[in-house]
Amino acid sequence: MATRVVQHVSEELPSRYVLPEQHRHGGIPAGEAMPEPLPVVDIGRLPATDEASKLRVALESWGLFLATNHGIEVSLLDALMDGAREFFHQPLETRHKFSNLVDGTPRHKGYGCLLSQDQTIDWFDRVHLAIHPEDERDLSSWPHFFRDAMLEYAGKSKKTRDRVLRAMATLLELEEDHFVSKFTDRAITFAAVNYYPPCPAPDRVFGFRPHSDGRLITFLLADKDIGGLQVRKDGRWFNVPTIPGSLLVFVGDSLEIMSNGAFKAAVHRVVTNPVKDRISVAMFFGVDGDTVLEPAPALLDETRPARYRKMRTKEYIQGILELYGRYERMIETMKI
Ligand SMILES: O=C(O)CCC(=O)C(=O)O
Ligand SMILES: [Fe+2]
Repeated sequence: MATRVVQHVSEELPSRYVLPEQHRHGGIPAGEAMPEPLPVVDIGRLPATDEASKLRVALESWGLFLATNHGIEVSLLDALMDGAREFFHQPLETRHKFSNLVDGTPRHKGYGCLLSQDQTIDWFDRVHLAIHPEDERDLSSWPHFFRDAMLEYAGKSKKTRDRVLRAMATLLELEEDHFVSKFTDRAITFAAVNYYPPCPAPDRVFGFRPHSDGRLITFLLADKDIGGLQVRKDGRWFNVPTIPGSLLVFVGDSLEIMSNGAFKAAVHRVVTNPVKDRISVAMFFGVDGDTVLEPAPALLDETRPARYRKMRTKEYIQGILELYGRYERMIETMKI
């Protein structure tokens, strides 16, 4: 296990990145244009009914929407992306000062990858940061290139998260605070700053292999200059658009389970390109590791049985990490 060196552009593709045949994307990484526009939700207008109905469509179909008027200044989002880019453009020696390796063993926090040497790895680098609980934050180890912007963004994005989750609970006719009340002082939020260097063979690697995020919801700030993010629907891959200054909001597995399948976790992937690097910043909002993931009891009765079994969050997340290396999804093992 090691932190990767990603400057391979003019080199032969290292074998660690080459996908086994059965996992390749058919040699055509280009996705299709969406058959209908991705829903754009004006967060400031929630819970107005017409805005909430756009949200419902998004959650039931794509598991994904674009959030505008989210209350976070665009200048802050730009500063975060600029700082992230600056970090990844540093020489390897500088980046390694923030490595996730401690005495050769990778931790869940820092710069590097999480898969072991014997697994194929995806064509991206990331810095993983614990945002919450606060006593796990370890600010001194965050790259200073984006530390202040990330901290400010983490604080402001919580308000947006709560607004969105209240509207989601209302759509399910649950108590407005049903989801928000699960964010205890031990709830887990991670951020990932992702970097995809240009790749010499985009048809033989994934930037990020197909997956759904494990926690409740993810906010993603995607590079406004370069695409590559795709979402799956009915077995087809569609290119995800961006709107400068907006956030992409993904339903994660935990929310799919808690909503008893009413909301669908978005299966997504990133494909690379040979010309330009790409940056994204993801914020994963989850519950405490000891919280049991299960469909909200108020959603169940004789005619609406539970469609997922129960599991503690920490075991669920561990399961995701194990299956990820085999290109499988943990949520499939939860379905009844
Ligand atoms: O880079 C992207 O657009 C997506 C990243 C992603 O899916 C993740 O960090 O979970
Ligand atoms: Fe993701």
